[in-house]
Amino acid sequence: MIEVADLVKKYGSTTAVDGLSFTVKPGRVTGFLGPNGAGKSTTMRMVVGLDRPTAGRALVNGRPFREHRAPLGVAGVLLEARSVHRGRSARTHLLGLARTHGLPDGRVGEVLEQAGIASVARRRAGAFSLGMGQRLGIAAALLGDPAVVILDEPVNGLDPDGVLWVRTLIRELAADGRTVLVSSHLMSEMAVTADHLVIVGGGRLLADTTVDDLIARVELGEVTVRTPDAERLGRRLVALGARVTSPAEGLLTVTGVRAEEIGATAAGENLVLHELTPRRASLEQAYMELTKEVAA
Ligand SMILES: Nc1ncnc2c1ncn2[C@@H]1O[C@H](COP(=O)(O)OP(=O)(O)OP(=O)(O)O)[C@@H](O)[C@H]1O
Repeated sequence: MIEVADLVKKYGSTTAVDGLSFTVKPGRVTGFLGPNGAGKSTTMRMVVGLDRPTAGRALVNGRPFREHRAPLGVAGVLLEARSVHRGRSARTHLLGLARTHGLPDGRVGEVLEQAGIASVARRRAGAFSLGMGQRLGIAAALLGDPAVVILDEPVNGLDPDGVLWVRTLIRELAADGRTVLVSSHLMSEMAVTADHLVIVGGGRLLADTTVDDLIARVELGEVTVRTPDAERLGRRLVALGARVTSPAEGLLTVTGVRAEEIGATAAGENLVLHELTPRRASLEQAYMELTKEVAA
């Protein structure tokens, strides 16, 4: 469990994080979403004790991350800036980490396998592609078999295979009952991986919600209607103040009246409907609406 309460971070006159509170629960994937500069990385750095909050607090499993005696076993962390000694092999890098944290050497082979980089484990990490480096970073995060996993933009630089691998891994970690916080500026990515969303903009909380609720709460206000009586129904709806277009024969796209009113109008006129579908927003559209509302 991660608890962030009234967290503030100022860099001089810049307020990177502005009174943020949210909780990340175990057993599900929480997506930490926001445009560039929203304060995601700064928040994650404070959660893992790499940055000191100006005010407020961040707790990992009940206490500040730095106060845990075996931090790698508590939380595994992948932050954007990687700190790998470029001349070392992936294996040596992980062995070094394991030994300084009192973890058995055997974990290294396991996480190399899990991250799909066992075959290149003896190559210099400095020669790794961005995607390989991401996999190595994730391997390091998993080394202590942590209950909490924090990944900052983990699909960054990965090829399609890698993206799929990260998605599957993230879902498995949550299914195992771990607390999983994953940041991204890609709404499309969060739509397929996250169960819960914490959305930030300008350092503030914009939404703390499920993916489904976020989509459901934004109405596009557009209804698709299929009917053999398109012309008559269209005229009736226009008379009610709706805007109606007909993209194909027997098909209407209606805005300005709700699906319920369209159904009632059709029933009142004895018109047959084959389809009456309010269009749901995509996560991306919902997100745009959300940030627009806040900016206004
Ligand atoms: N060390 C720093 N010194 C000064 N300003 C900083 C520092 N780190 C971050 N900032 C500023 O704080 C704000 C939030 O940045 P942060 O990197 O946390 O955002 P982000 O949501 O992670 O964005 P991105 O996806 O671009 O990494 C930005 O305006 C950034 O310029």
